[in-house]
Amino acid sequence: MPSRFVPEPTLPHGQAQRTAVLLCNLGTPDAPTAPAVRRYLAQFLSDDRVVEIPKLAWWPILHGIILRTRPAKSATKYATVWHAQNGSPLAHWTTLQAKLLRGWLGEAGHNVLVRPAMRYGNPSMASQLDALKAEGATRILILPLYPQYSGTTTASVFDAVYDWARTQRHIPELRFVNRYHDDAAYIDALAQRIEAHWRSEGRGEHLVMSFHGVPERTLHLGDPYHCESQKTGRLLAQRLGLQAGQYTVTFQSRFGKAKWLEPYTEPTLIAMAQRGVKSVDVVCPGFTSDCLETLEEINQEAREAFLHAGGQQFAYIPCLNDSPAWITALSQIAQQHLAGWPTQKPSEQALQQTAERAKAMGASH
Ligand SMILES: C=CC1=C(C)c2cc3[nH]c(cc4nc(cc5[nH]c(cc1n2)c(C)c5CCC(=O)O)C(CCC(=O)O)=C4C)c(C)c3C=C
Ligand SMILES: [Fe+2]
Ligand SMILES: [Fe+2]
Repeated sequence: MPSRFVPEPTLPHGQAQRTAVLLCNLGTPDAPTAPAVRRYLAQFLSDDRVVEIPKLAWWPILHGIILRTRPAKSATKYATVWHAQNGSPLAHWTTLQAKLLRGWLGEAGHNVLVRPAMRYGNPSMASQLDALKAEGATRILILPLYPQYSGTTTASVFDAVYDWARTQRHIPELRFVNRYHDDAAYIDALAQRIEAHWRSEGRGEHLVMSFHGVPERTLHLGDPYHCESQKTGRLLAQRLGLQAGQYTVTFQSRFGKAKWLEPYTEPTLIAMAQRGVKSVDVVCPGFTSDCLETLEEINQEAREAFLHAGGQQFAYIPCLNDSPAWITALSQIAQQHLAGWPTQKPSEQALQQTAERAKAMGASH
């Protein structure tokens, strides 16, 4: 039986150490077309972290119904948010965040490798871990772009890292960031985004903080996502000086027939309009990048629903994206978790010595 381990280059003792950060996000289709969305959804919805239904029951539904009907409908929605040059907003922002993070960490005196990776679709987690290793990374920090921990997202990113590690003979040292839902710099970056919007566009009567939903069952099974989302909401409200009646935490993007976390975003907005609330500001603090779920579901569908129910002004506040306060927060979070790891690029001399030792030892040592 062939070994499951990939062949390793022969590394000399005393190899120069290199530290890296892998910035991980959910992923997105390669194109806003039905076949591309189908490939993406097939991978996403086959993950048993995401859909916790026994395979025997789920497979016929996924392959017989969902993957036949949903790709075309979703592709039409993706087309409305796809950018002519930048493509998928989620991919664009994630790539830019990785680039900026490397620069910010450099400013703070840390010369580390930073790469973006997608849990589903491209660039895949495995391909980016391979690339980091090829660049000489011996220590890798896994930093998901999910502030709130959920088994459906954060844990699934970690699964992909473990799966990759199982194929490696020589595993780099690994560290994982589970959460930063209550990190002061993250909360501050959100608050600055909202305050900037209030300064330039004025302020609505009510602030709706919409988080991605998960099945309610996961809360009862111990998933901390609900509590962490509530805490983010409370800290953000405190930081903005809002009282209880001035904001609402809601959950969006329900999928399937089961009960998901409540209150649901769109019905809440409709009820507000029907109660006579004329203007709302909506922000999505759990999404660090704008994507289909914020640009289409919130800024198009939820807007339409609120205005149709009698609301007069719907303001969507963009996600953190490339805002300087957010990249600062990300860089601080990374630095806290990099503590104790060398973050200097090895000197030319060390790299040369490594190369010379490798040559002298050949493949025999
Ligand atoms: C099927 C169950 C789903 C769970 C559980 C779930 C959790 C979850 N998702 C995000 C973040 C994002 N989800 C996005 C899209 C998306 N999500 C689901 C389903 C579940 N998500 C589907 C089927 C889709 C695809 C879109 C569609 O066909 O309607 C996205 C956007 C991706 C993009 O390309 O823009 C994000 C981001 C979180 C944070 C989360 C749990 C906490
Ligand atoms: Fe989702
Ligand atoms: Fe809770």
